[in-house]
Amino acid sequence: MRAIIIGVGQCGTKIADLFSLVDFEALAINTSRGDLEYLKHIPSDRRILIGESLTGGKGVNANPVLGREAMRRDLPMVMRKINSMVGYEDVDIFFLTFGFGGGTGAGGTPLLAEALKEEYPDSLVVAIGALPLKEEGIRPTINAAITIDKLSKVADSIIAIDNNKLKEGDLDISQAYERINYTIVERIASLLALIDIPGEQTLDASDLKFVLKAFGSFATVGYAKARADQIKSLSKLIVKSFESEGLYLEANVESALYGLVAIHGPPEVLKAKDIFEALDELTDRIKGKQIFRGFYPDPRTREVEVVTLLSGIYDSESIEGIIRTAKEYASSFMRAKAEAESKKKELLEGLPDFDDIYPGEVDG
Ligand SMILES: Nc1nc2c(ncn2[C@@H]2O[C@H](COP(=O)(O)OP(=O)(O)OP(=O)(O)O)[C@@H](O)[C@H]2O)c(=O)[nH]1
Repeated sequence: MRAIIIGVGQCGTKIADLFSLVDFEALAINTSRGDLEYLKHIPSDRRILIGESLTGGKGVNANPVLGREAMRRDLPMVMRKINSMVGYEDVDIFFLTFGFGGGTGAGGTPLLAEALKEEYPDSLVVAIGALPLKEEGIRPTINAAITIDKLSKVADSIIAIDNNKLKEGDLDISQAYERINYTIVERIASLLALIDIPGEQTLDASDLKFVLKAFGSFATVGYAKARADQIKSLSKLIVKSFESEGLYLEANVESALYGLVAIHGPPEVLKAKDIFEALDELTDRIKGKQIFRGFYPDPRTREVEVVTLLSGIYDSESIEGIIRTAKEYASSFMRAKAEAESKKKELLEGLPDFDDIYPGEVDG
């Protein structure tokens, strides 16, 4: 199983940097030179500054039109770098990480996704994006809504992480982001680590690709972990991984088409009866009824870890809230703009030109 992580913009490159820390192949793309320099783990030859002729390396200040133009101008350079990373070995999935609410990630990611689909038709392109906090105001919400629309037409799945669900009471915003980023990487990395490795019932790259090839709909990754000696019911732990506190998106699990569940833990705890009970419950609950599963008994561990991937989701309160707000705002903004234009016209109509008031002041 080969995955390449490509971070776009500040949020995206910070997440890609953490993937690099845990040994994934990662690339960072940004319009801000400073933000690229700030990364710790991605080697410098895998950091690409785009749109320098447009912004002078200073970022695009949450303007996705500039973010898109920066990516458009430097797409040939970006694709050359990706080609050199890919080499002769196939890539199963390109994961694109970014923040939905900014300018570079929101504007540039859909263009990059399109270029990757064209160049690597057998690889999946999966977007992993952070949804803006409600407090951030209207611009990030609009950026997110439009980017969701664009990506839904080109990506295979969109794993949306709702920042609102992950804010922890007394953390400041940068600590909260750090925690969110860490959690995203922990979940995806745990899932990918269990693909193609030996186990009781294993998951391979084609299972994961099947689940994620879901016509640009939404996917979410649930997770639950506990010390083996503290588990009273394994099936409850499994179910918890796909309940609302286990998922990072306000989503209706029932609307999912596919599911994938990977369970890793000491052999004496992974009892078939408990596992099948939980998987039956999940199969009953999701619309598509297709669940892939992998069990990985491991005598070296004292912890049980469950990662759940649900895909083909269309019913999500987090996403609907963003789309609804963006649409309401767009229509009230268009109305206000038309009103301002007509008021301006009405106000200024009938004014003479200078020559009407000061005739003959300038000779012939
Ligand atoms: N989860 C998470 N979200 C983040 C992080 N940093 C920013 N965000 C969110 O992402 C959005 C901003 O995206 P950024 O990545 O900062 O912006 P950008 O794509 O670099 O674009 P510009 O800054 O406009 O050039 C906001 O909605 C933030 O809430 C982060 O480290 N983690």
